[in-house]
Amino acid sequence: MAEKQCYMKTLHFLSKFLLTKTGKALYFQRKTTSSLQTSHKFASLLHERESLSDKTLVFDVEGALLKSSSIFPYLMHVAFEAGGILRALVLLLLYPIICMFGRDIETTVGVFVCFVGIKKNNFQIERTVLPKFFLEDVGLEVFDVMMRCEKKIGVTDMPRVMVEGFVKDYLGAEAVVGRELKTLCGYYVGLMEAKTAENVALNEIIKEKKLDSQVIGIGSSNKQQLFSHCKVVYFLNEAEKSNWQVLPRENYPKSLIFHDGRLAFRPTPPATLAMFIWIPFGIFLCIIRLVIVTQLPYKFSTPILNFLGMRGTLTTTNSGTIPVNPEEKSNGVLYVCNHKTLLDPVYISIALGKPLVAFTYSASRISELLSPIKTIRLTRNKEKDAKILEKYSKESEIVICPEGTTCREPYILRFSPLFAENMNANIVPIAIDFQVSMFYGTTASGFKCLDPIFILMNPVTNCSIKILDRLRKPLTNEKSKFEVANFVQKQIAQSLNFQPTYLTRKDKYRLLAGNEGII
Ligand SMILES: O=P(O)(O)OC[C@H](O)CO
Repeated sequence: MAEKQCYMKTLHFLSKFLLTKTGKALYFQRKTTSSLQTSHKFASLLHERESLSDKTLVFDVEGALLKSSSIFPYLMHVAFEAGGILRALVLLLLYPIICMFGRDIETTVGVFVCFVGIKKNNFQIERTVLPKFFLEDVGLEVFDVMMRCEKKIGVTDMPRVMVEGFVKDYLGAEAVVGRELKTLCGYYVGLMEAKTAENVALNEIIKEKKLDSQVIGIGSSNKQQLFSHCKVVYFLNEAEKSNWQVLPRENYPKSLIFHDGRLAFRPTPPATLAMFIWIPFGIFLCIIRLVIVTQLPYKFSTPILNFLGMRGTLTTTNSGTIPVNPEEKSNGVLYVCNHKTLLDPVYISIALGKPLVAFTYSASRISELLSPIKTIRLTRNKEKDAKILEKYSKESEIVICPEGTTCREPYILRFSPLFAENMNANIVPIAIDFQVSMFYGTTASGFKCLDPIFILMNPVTNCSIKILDRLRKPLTNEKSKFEVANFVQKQIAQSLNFQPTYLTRKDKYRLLAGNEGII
């Protein structure tokens, strides 16, 4: 026993010596309050084939899981999306000053600026905006190790509410330990509970879930106190993380289909500064583009818009798509496309070089007003909509987006079979993809009237249109309208390499806005 104590003392002395001399906490053994804990380099875990399937992993979210340890981009999303543009500007201006005082002050002041005065019940962006940006920053190497463990608990310097949605929903973790935010009358006051509360919370989770026998940790050395329950801790540093690969989309444990928010880029400090510098030019460009698209004939507007950054490509299939003989033409032409932004019908109209009539479900009055082509509102009442469609299909060529809502990611929502009601019509599927460079021009929970403005404020947009083969008449005659709808959805998905889904507008709005999407 005495021998063991002497050994432990020597070990403790040696560990302190190594820590002081090298400034590194990577290769030492230290005594914790309860047991011996061994510490290793994370790299050693990559080559170890030991089974982790019975282990509980405590992982440091920004210190280990994410490639970048900077929490600024996530704070900026909160400031911009939940607080507005002025709050985002305040955060950006304060950032260089608060950074000089170290990580604790950066977090405390940053969190205060982002959260003060935000209504607790309205705070949804941890589910609707942040998961996309967290996922795009996950390191593949640490993710693979994480997935080998049975249970996972995330620890973070950020407020728990910012990280919980991502870590629990997308990574399947049991819990997240982070700073709690104080509230008053249902509003965040911008202050966080003391850091010691995190350790207590972690203790409770481990006890409650009876995880204490096989706990290992992965993290950075600045969260050592949170790893005191771990038998083994694997430490890593920024240099190691910078060499990691980013988790590819196909490895996401849960598909990222829907997300909301206006910022389409990772708002690092330089990127956010660039955005604020761009905004006045963006507003000017938006007005110019709007005037051009609404006032000039397509043959003049198309090259000018292209020059002004609104780029587009058009592909048509070889066999020809558009009905040519008068008898076919009299049955009407329905262009059926997937939905990326509210500009889809406009782009299709420009690509085909003729004015189409666009059927819309929920475009705002402003969007309708600014539209260079005629728009007709659908009512979401099957009988009424079928009549409207029949009436207009006799008079003009129509473009319709049967998803009824936009989807930003490479997925296609279920197609409403409304367009297939009129089996005589000539149905031409169109596959469309649209990339923005700075702002998303769609929203589920924000102001829809700003959609056209945000799209047109982008420095560059890219639209690719593929006109696919017109549906053969026997096909539309033999199949039910549901089968035709599914067939067209799959055909479009295939040509874009997107994934068709059975998800609907309701699913999207329930997730992103907490309503059924009836607006
Ligand atoms: O993405 P949403 O739900 O705003 O739909 C916009 C469309 O233009 C509706 O037709």
